[in-house]
Amino acid sequence: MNATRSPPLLNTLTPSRRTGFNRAFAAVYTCAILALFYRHTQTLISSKTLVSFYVTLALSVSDLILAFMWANGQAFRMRPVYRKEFPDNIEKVVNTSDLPGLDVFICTADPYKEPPMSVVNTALSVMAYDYPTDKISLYVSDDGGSAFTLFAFIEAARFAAHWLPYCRENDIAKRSPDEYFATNYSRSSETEKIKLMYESMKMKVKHVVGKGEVSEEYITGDEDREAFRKWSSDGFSRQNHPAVVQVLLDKNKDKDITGHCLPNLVYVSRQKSKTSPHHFKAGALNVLVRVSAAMTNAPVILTLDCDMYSNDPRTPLRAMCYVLDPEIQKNLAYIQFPQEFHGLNKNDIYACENKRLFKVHPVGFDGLSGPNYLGTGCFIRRRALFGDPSTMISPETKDLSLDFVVNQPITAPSVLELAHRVAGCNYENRTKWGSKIGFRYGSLVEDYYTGYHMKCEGWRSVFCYPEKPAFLGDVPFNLLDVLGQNKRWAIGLLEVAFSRYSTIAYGVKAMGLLMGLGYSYYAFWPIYAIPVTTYSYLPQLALLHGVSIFPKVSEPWFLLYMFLFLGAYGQDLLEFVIDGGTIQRWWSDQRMWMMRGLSCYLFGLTEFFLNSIGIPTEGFNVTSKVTDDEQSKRYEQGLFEFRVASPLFVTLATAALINLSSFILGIINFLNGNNREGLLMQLVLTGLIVMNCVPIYQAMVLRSNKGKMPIKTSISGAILASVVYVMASPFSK
Ligand SMILES: O=c1ccn([C@@H]2O[C@H](COP(=O)(O)OP(=O)(O)O[C@H]3O[C@H](CO)[C@@H](O)[C@H](O)[C@H]3O)[C@@H](O)[C@H]2O)c(=O)[nH]1
Ligand SMILES: [Mn+2]
Repeated sequence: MNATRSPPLLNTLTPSRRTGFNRAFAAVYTCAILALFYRHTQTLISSKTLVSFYVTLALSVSDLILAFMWANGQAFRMRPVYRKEFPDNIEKVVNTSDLPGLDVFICTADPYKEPPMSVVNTALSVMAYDYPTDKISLYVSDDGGSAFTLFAFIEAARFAAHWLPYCRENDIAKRSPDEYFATNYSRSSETEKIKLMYESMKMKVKHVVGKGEVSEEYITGDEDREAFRKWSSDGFSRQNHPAVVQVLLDKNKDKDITGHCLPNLVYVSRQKSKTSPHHFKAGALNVLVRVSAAMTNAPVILTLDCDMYSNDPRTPLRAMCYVLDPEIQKNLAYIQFPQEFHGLNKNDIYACENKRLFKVHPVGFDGLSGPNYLGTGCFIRRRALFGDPSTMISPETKDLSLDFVVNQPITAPSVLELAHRVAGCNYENRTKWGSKIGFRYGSLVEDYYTGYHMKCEGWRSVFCYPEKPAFLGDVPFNLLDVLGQNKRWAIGLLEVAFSRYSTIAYGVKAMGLLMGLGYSYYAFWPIYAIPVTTYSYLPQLALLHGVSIFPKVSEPWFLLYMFLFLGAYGQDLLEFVIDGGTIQRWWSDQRMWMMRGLSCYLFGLTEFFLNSIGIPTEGFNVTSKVTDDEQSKRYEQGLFEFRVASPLFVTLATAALINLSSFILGIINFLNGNNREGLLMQLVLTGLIVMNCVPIYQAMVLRSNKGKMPIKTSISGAILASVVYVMASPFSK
């Protein structure tokens, strides 16, 4: 008998059962697309009037874009895979003391949009990981340069001495205090005590933020006083201040109340000056890469946004199931967890779950060379930040290099001196940071861009999608924030699409066809604006004038259109539901796709082109994580929030009005029996868009609460709609 013992299993990989169907369907659908273009060409050649020529041309361009995006999207369908990991087996593979060190990076950028207490909650949830405490170091990057955030963390460091042993001893599942105290926790005198402690810390922080300064009475030690003195120096502002690196917990010195060690906790606010570029989050992360190299230099880094707390204390062990797997290890750059969210309303009206982006597509990518980097919830091997798998690029100084062993305490003067130096705003001048090493500069979606470069260098990644969410994050709670966030993404993605590293040329060459297509799907995402806008105006304007632009119901081409339409939407719905989505949420998702196409993608495209001819635009606009009670109530009720007068809403109002008038007139004509067969498809399409626009009509006229659309916006929308109508007058000829 063959008696070789197989090593304990750390992870498995199973191809999805949908693969065969996906491939067959793609083949059929391709034929249908070809047939469509055959028809377009024919119509174009035989068009008798200028109007019909332009209409066909516009439809052809739109369909070409849709077909291009469809082809890109097939990359995710060719080889989806599901992984499973077995964290219980980790102990059989390594001794706990041999587990790799973990440096956790948490980014925050604005104490008003990202309240310090919620950043603290994220930090505490990670500090309490079920992972050897002496292996965890937390680095908090504060781009807001805020004394409040530092103050909150000084308090949190104290609270951690109680919270960590409490979680350990009671085996608490939710280790973010806010989340824990919001559940039905078991009440005991110990719990009440710790809750009181937590509440009093919260009050203190609230007080300080409310007062607008950290006053003397709140400062306890000389060390803290020294730190806060920096803020009172001349000209200290968010955009202009020296580097602040403050060690709040040192694992070699600080103990919790049971005498167990505490993880390192370091507050970092990099130097800022108005004259040097700071590269937003990527710049902040690179500072943390260097500061942590100087202090602990752990081989594995976890990047987290301040709005994503840990929901499962065993997450690092899961990640280690891949880090420690000799089969995968060599080319493995990172292990990405999905972005999942708490507090979504029932139907997720703003489609913030982004199911495709954060779950379905990474599963698809994983069967190729791995998911994209999603910016948060990602365990990155430090090595992957320094050149491709075979040639390591060393940083400019030896004491930041990968093999540098830090043998001094993190509070040693020389270590602190180095940490301050590498957090300086001119440190990166004439170095490879941001271009060849670290997180990459040049795109507002630094996560996408960095992951993309790693893939081009030959690294691979793994998607870890456990049943219980590993991290839970905040979503924007109002439409303007959602559209603003998507506009930032749109601009960032276009920056990649039209750079010399374009996914479609450079990417395909470096990563192979399917990976290149998958990345192109995102790089070119915002151009969905063109077909969405065309299909939301053209058929409707034609319908208003009684002009038919789609095949008649009795023509065979009608069936082709039906197949293309129902096939695409049907497959999309199927994937959404298989991943656990509801039909209502899918409906919201397609509606938001349309709304984004009509507003933020369009604006993103415009801003990007303005930008590229030298007209500056706004940069990284941090999404607000705060909401008032009234607004949350409306969100809970599933009401769209329009409230502010924004140009992003004007285009939505315009499209909504055009569709409504076209639909009403279309119905009247239909009932009168005018050209029923020829106009039916236009009528149905318009009807569907009108259904999607119901929240807009409600916000314009039916609602009385604060979330309704400002009169100014509605009127602008109406004026624009009239202009569009007049421009479409050639249809009547
Ligand atoms: O100059 C900046 C700007 C932002 N951030 C941080 O970046 C994170 C993400 O910002 P957020 O406003 O929450 O943006 P989202 O759109 O929610 O973030 C998504 O998109 C970003 C890229 O646009 C990625 O960086 C994120 O990981 C990804 O979750 C937050 O922790 C911020 O504090 C900084 O540290 N410095
Ligand atoms: Mn966020």
